Amino acid sequence: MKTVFSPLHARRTVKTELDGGLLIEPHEKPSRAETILARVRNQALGEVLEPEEFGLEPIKRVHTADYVSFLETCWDEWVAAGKPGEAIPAVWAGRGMRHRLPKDIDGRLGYYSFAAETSITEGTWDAARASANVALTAQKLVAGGERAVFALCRPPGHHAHADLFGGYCFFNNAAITAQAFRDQGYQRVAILDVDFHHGNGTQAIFYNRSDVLTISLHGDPDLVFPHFLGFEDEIGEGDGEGYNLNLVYPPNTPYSTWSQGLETACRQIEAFRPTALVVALGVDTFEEDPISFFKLTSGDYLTLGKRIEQLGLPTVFTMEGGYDVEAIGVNAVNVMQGFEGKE
Ligand SMILES: NCCCNCCCCCS
Ligand SMILES: [Mg+2]
Ligand SMILES: [Zn+2]
Repeated sequence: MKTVFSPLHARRTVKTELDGGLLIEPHEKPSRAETILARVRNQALGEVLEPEEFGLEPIKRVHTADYVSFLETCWDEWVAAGKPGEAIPAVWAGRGMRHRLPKDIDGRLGYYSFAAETSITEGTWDAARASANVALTAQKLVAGGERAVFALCRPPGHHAHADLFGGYCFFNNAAITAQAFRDQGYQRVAILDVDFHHGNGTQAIFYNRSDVLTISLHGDPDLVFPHFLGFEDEIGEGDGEGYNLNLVYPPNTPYSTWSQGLETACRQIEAFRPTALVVALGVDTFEEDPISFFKLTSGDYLTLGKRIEQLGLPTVFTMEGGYDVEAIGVNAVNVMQGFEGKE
């Protein structure tokens, strides 16, 4: 299987993540992508390609123009405002307040985000753009005939809404990939989000549409991020009613339970008769993940990959979460090797 990777991911090297009242070393760190790449090479998974440049148009098929412009300029605005640290949102429109765009950079950061753990610094823009190009290059290869391609994206994307960043995500790589398939005439596209966390951005982007089926298995939002979306009663609305599926699980869920949800998801995908599949691949479902609470083992990712292959669809995997850096390479590449038949 081919892998697409950009060294530009390393332009996103922030020093802070607001967590537990402290500014900690971010969980979403450069070594995540480097560890996965090393495993790809160690396992001779296949050719590793750098991305092509697709520009802003395919990104703007999913994200609003004003949000894209904000991401491009927000670091400069922050520096111009004389701020001493990294750009961190700290104020949002609470209940009864107005969702209007202020002029001040603190207000703009809050308007375009939904969470405070995702710091922005110089280079974040370049890394996010490269990550979208990685996904779009994988999509082009699959549209060109590859059965499946691994888009080794960093930063991740599944928490990003059309005009919101958060959860370490800026551009929704999986959504951008699905929209690219649609724009190239693929009638129906399914997105399967197996990351531990709800793919809130992906759900929101396609919530009113019946041409893209969005499914996510994840930890109970009553207990974990993103807290305010991802419940099982969210089934889509308007034309999209019935085209969103959330499967929610409690702490300590093992693969034997989680995989029952995977079967439900696969049945719905088969019923939808998609012509392409995007898998938002987070491996923070791993038993040792520092910020999650499922109990999947490394071997389970081989089984997961095999099950996904049985759907028989042209497939793009977009790398999402996974924060046990020691294990992330084995776990992510196990999915690809399982897809290719390794037991
Ligand atoms: N105490 C950890 C809080 C983490 N909040 C953001 C999680 C984003 C996961 C992206 S896959
Ligand atoms: Mg998920
Ligand atoms: Zn996650």
